Amino acid sequence: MTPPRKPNDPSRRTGPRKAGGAGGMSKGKGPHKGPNKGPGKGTGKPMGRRPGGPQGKAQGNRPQDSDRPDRPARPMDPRRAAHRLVCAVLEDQETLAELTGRTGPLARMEPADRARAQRLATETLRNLDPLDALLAQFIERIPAPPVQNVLRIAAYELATGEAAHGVVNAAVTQISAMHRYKQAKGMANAVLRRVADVAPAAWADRSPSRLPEWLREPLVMAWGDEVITACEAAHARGAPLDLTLREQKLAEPLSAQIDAQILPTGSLRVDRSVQVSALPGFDAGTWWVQDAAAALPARILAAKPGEKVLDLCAAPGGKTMQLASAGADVTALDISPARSERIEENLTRTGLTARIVTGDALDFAEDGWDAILLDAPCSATGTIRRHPDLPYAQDGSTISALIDLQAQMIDHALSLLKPGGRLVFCTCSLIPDEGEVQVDEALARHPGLTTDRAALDLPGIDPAWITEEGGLRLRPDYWAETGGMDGFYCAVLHKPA
Ligand SMILES: C[S@@+](CC[C@H](N)C(=O)[O-])C[C@H]1O[C@@H](n2cnc3c(N)ncnc32)[C@H](O)[C@@H]1O
Repeated sequence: MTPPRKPNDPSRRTGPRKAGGAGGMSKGKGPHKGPNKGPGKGTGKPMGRRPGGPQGKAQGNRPQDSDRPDRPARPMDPRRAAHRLVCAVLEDQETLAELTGRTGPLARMEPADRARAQRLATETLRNLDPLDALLAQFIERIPAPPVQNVLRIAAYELATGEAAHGVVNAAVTQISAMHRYKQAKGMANAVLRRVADVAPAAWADRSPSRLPEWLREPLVMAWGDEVITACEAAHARGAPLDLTLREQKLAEPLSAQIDAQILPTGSLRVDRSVQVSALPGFDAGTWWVQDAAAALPARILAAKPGEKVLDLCAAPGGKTMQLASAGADVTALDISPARSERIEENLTRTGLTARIVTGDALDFAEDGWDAILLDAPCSATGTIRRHPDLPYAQDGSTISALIDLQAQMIDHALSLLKPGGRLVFCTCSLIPDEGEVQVDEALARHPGLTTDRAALDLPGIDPAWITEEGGLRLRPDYWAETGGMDGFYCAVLHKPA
């Protein structure tokens, strides 16, 4: 194994990609060719927070415990819990996934309360800009972050039709209980009453939130302002529920049973709010939740019955289950013991089989695989529709190291493949450095390695999504009329025989 390279290693190619070329690129849909290799890479710029947006980590801005009166020791009411979540994302750069996990601060809440808190926090973060714009009409001076976040959550509730008296009273009570900020309760009362007068009518005309500059700037450089504006609109719309079936032949009957749409690529889409575990087929393990874009890497790998397939970075096992349901002899590896348990649970529910290995992909030494699926750790910037907290919980500072890790993982995976084997590399990222550029660079590093364009010729895959180097670029603004898709990149790489 080669030693890890430092971020910004000069041995990495940094020149702009060729203009024009195959597929979508020639139509100007591909990455705009700029010198910037992505956030944190070669730009020499610090990854700052957006001006006027979420606040930095300065201690002075942080709410004290008494300003977050809801310590985990006692169950929280949903509004207070939502406030705790929003503060933790914006002030401490924690993710909602971490905060709402099985051991997080919401663990002791009743499921319905927890779900409400999570929804309030998620939608407040999704709509931060329009909420701030709504509040700005009535606020003279932006208050301290803990107070501002109470106002944002309350404004979201008012904008979406909650009864004004309950929302305003709860917000004022919450601020009164904040030792350092209780004097702001009069202002909050006045502001929220005025918001209640104009919302939800004003809400209908809102503009989507803009991505913070640390992410927007490199994405605009890669894809252009129009595309990123369309992605922001997709992020604002959120994501429907997509299901992958254990047996594709069940698509017709199941879609009728659960009132779902069959998408061109074979996933089912449920475009209404549902309790997932109550849908027909959940207990029987007939399907699992997986975004339609996330289902494509395993589809293009096209595992055959009996093939020896390694799923690297496998948890919680969405792609493992696809590979196993194709009849492959699957080994699923993940570094996280807790997340590996999720693979086990998912396999048990769906009645599918795979060997599970917990460990670092870079230390795994078994070779001779017919095919490997590498769903490498990445910025996850393709999943902002589902995780609107992500742009605020990150600042781009880890992306450079992730890019280097992905390259190491590609090289290691290629070394484990048998001659003539195939590697599917994928990331749920919108950043070309974590997709197109990785494959470009892998092709340059490994003489004889090729991308397999024919593997992309599958039902529902638009040829315009195929990239210059022979991968597949999926974006949140695609399928806008049917509910969008996550941002993803995937490519099939063939090792020479
Ligand atoms: C994008 S998620 C994988 C999603 C999964 N493939 C699926 O379809 O359900 C990335 C995973 O990589 C794992 N991971 C991160 N670094 C790793 C490493 N060095 N070796 C193995 N797994 C790693 C994480 O624990 C995480 O579960």
